[in-house]
Amino acid sequence: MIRTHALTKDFVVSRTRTVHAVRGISLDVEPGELVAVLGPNGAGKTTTLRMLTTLIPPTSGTAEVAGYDVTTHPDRVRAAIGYVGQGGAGGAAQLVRDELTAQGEIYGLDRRTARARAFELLEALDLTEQADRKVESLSGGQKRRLDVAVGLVHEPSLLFLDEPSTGLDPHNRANLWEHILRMRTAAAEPMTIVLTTHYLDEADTFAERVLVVDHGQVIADDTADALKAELAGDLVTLRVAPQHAAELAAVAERAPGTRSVRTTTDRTEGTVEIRIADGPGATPGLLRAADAAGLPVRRVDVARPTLDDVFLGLTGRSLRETAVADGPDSEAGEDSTGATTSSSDNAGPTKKEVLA
Ligand SMILES: Nc1ncnc2c1ncn2[C@@H]1O[C@H](COP(=O)(O)OP(=O)(O)OP(=O)(O)O)[C@@H](O)[C@H]1O
Repeated sequence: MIRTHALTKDFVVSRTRTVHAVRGISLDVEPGELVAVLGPNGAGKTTTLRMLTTLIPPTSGTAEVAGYDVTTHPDRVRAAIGYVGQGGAGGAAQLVRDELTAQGEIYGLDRRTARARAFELLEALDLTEQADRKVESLSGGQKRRLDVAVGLVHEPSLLFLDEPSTGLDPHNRANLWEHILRMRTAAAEPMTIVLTTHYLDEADTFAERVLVVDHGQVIADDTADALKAELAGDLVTLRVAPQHAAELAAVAERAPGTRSVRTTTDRTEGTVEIRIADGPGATPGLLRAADAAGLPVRRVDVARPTLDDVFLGLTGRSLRETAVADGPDSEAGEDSTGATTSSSDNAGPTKKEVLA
């Protein structure tokens, strides 16, 4: 469904500065897969999606989407895909049903078919009651569901969602996901979905495959469970008296399966954090070893890893803390502005771009 080879995007920001937003991504996505692209701000997620959806041309490399090359057959690609960008649908003063019908017509449906499809989607996405309201009057969650409806109006076999649930509260996020998953399986052939997200739990729960992107490159690609097992390991935290922490850390270093040990101490307590392959299985052995060394453990916690631990294991940075300041490399050093640029294709993605 998607095949890229060494896909690259450089933005020439000024005579002396080039932002290397995407640095040679090669990947294959099979039909029916649900893939989450995860990474810090500025990692190159949106730029990758914009190349795959034909909004911007690659600097080099190739990308085939739904069987067509994005550079030589952009129209064919556009007809086959749906794209829900970060900006959301336009037409704020339009009625919801008119907006959706118009989008269907833009995709070549005749008016009657477009209207029927619009009502079908409004029903499926729980927006029938809002059909006669103006788009601008919708709540955040309703607006985002309308965005998804717009992306699905021409029954694409491949849907791109750029941060679909950013800004929604947990209830609306769950609700949006319920709808997305229902729409996915309701299609004749299971829809392929590629989404970017900042929500680690969302990628963990819903995606069948997680691509971790950093500095314009894919640094990990597997199921969330496999990534966590291979790259993070469980976290066993042992608390002891402060004077015992260093010795306990040395004991933990020698335990079978230990990947790393971190120690912190304050006046009252020492904390030894042990990354280990099988936390629940390894804990009794750790406690026995501590006891044999005369180091009484006050408290034990065992935590399963998160995708943030995976990112931490891969990069030494936490995804939660890696903010805009950690932009991509550019020839003149770090650049995180992106917004003010002399590049010719610097406009943000909008629904209209896709449909034009
Ligand atoms: N048109 C542009 N001109 C110059 N730089 C750009 C342009 N578009 C994106 N960039 C830069 O390319 C890098 C990758 O941006 P991109 O939007 O792809 O990241 P992202 O992973 O989607 O980030 P976020 O999670 O914040 O949306 C960023 O440093 C951004 O500033």
